Amino acid sequence: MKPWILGLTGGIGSGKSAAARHFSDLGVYVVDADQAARWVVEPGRPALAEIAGHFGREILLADGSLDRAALRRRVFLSEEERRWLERLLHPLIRQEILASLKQASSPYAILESPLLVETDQHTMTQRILVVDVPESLQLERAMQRDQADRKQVEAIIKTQASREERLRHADDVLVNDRDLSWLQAEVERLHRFYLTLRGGQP
Ligand SMILES: CC(C)(COP(=O)(O)OP(=O)(O)OC[C@H]1O[C@@H](n2cnc3c(N)ncnc32)[C@H](O)[C@@H]1O)[C@@H](O)C(=O)NCCC(=O)NCCS
Ligand SMILES: Nc1ncnc2c1ncn2[C@@H]1O[C@H](COP(=O)(O)OP(=O)(O)OP(=O)(O)O)[C@@H](O)[C@H]1O
Repeated sequence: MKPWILGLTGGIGSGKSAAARHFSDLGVYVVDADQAARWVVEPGRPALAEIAGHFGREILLADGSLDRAALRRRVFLSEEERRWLERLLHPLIRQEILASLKQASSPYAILESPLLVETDQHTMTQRILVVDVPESLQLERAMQRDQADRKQVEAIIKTQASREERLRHADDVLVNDRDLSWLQAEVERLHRFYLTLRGGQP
């Protein structure tokens, strides 16, 4: 039987990847939208040439690959540039996700994405799990993980759906304001529940 798709979302630094890793350890097939966003700009892919044409060759590293930190600075400073990049990449990311989800053979599969409710990606899913944390923890964890400054993480949070908006789309919520062993226990609880579902419904 074709697996049903669980959308796993949350803001930057909420703990999506940590949760997804544990679902994956339990045997669930996971497609990561951030990873798909990397594939579509690999050297040789047409999108990379378009990005270099638009932002100039200084957006590439010496080996010809994308300078992600430089592009990150550019697009989170300018809404216009971010919209340009999203118009180019989101349709390509969607294609990568669809192709990758076709490989899934676990009882259900996961689409992990920071922009599930902000884009049409949620239409590829049957159920949505939101990883929810207060903004202060999001900031703290993202700054520590990326060695990024507060201003940049705040700018990224502003471009994403608000906590309330995301929660409005949630079928299930994982509150990730405790330690990693709590997160794992919650993932295991949800996994047991998800295995009882057919097509994402009880
Ligand atoms: C700007 C880029 C090059 C920065 O790369 P970098 O390696 O530093 O970050 P990475 O891709 O791992 O993203 C880290 C986090 O930033 C946030 N983020 C990324 N893109 C966006 C966006 N367009 N809008 C809001 N938040 C975003 C997400 O929370 C994401 O998990 C990259 O994020 C990118 O290409 N973004 C556009 C494509 C996109 O929208 N990706 C999101 C998944 S669909
Ligand atoms: N419960 C927790 N306790 C302590 N640290 C945590 C917890 N959950 C996640 N973290 C840490 O917080 C950081 C952010 O988590 P993670 O990378 O999973 O977030 P994310 O939602 O995938 O973010 P992004 O949207 O940027 O990809 C990581 O360094 C992770 O190890």
